[in-house]
Amino acid sequence: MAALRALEEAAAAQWRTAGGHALEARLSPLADESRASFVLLQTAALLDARAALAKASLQSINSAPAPPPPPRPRRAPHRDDDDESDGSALQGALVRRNVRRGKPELELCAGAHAAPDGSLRLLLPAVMGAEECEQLVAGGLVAMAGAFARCGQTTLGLSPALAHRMRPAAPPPHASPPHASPPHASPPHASPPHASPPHASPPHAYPLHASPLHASPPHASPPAASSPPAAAEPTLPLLYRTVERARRAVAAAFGEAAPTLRTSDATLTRLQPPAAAGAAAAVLDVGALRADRFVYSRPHLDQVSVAEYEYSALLYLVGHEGGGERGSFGGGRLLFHDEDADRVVLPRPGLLVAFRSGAPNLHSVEEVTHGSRFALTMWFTTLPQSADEAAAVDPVHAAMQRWAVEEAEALAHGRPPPPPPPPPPPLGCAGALPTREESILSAALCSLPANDRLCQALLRARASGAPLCDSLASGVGLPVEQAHCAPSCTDAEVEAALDSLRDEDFHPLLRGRVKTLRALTTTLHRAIAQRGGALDVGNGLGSAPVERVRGSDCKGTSDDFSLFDAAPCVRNDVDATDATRGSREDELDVLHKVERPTTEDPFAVFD
Ligand SMILES: O=C(O)CCC(=O)C(=O)O
Ligand SMILES: [Fe+2]
Repeated sequence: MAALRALEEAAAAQWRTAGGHALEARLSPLADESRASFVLLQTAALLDARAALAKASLQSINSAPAPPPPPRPRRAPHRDDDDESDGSALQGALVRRNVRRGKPELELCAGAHAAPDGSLRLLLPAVMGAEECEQLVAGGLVAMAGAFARCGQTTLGLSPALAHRMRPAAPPPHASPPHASPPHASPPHASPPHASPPHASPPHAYPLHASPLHASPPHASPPAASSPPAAAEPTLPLLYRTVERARRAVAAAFGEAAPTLRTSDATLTRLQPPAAAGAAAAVLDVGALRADRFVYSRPHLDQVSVAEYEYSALLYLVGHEGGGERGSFGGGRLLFHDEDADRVVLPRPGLLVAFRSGAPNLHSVEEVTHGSRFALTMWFTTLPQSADEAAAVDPVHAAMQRWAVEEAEALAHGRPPPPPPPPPPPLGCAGALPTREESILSAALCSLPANDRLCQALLRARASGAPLCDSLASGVGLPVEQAHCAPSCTDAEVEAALDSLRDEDFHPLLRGRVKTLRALTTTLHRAIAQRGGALDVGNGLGSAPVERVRGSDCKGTSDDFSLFDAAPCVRNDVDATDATRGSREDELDVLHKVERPTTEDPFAVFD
């Protein structure tokens, strides 16, 4: 199993950079679960990336010159995809008047404060307990595996697509089912009306999986059996419960009737130093790749972006380093840019900040200098939903929201709370880790705004049946084999794992991919050997070495077969029929585009 350790470590390093360090530093038991799920997903992404590279290499052997890499996208237009606010005269005037260097800074403490127009700015601590915040971070990290970032910001909208990302896979065969009645995940100090109810959750609903990468863990007892009870608490219902808790708190504080205050939008957001986004952070930063001008640190009014927003609320899940907590982040303070001073909020886990979304509250988030800042960002409105909007709400999302309201009502009236709704149907193949295509689609749906041009291009590709990986690659200006964020393992590490282990040694959910990759690699080696042989004859090089396939370093290679390019074109048709055995058809459709040989036996040419 030592050969798997390098793969595991590469993915675990991504998890740490993606924010896992905050959990590790607190020695949270959820860390193990979150890391294991993330590692499993990212290892699948690594195998997918290697397979994509092998396919590309096979294609380049079969069809002479490779297509030129897509042109880099043009610089983003002045008005960015997800930000209408630059056009606002009101916001512009406030920025000119209030955003300047050298202003005094006043730190806001917990409690009620007045905005310049007299409206409330609320800082309500301990709305969520520390363990609840940790669980949202642990689950968020898994949900963000393979999601897109934009200039250091990864945003997952509370949506069915997010629901799918919170249940990435079926549990491995050796894992124990979650406890039928999970004990409270809430800490004892959480205020009683907010405590998690002792409901029975359906087995395996929205799990974070305690899934090691390898099939037979070296330890005697399966990890799930020794996992602490908090790990069994499903994360998605907790997310909806948190939004509902915030909604009720905002309604109460601002004097709105709870039933008429509607959640307009809610997102789980991670902010990182812009430079951290990239392979190391397990994030494909489409904003950085497209040179978007939009950055999270710009001063803005929320209501300018979306007119129906009336109340903005932030619920912080990780603390600022000023709070002295381990695993905290630097920078990332919330600033209210008032005319006389900047009023500063230091995020703390469980702290709810709420304010009116309109004119007096020009605000920004400082750039995060280190670590990862996780928060729930919510906007509420009293404006009724239009009939069209109501009809378009996804039933999974609607059921979750209804359940969260019912649960809060039941707890408020001392009634037994209802169990959460069943998990949503799987996006792709039930029980499997998502394919690369599925992963791209769900990332588009939950981590990009609907008006983002990449999101629209991906949805168009899906509608027309075109490969999403091609659209993604051209959208961010990368060759297709580089448009991913799989862990960066060396060739030697991946080859060592493939060479020294049997399929059965891998986690059951990875075996199909391992088989595919082995078959592709074998086919590729044969093709290269064959091409090398032809060269020997064709160009008189005699013992010209046959270059071993470099495989992927996941950063892409210029051309694995450049050795052969100068040779007279001796065409060796290669099929990869081997590669299709034991794997899913849809993962391999690219192979069918490789020209097939005329002989019955695709490998006869090599024998
Ligand atoms: O995370 C924060 O503190 C503020 C975020 C924000 O201003 C926004 O998303 O509109
Ligand atoms: Fe904002």
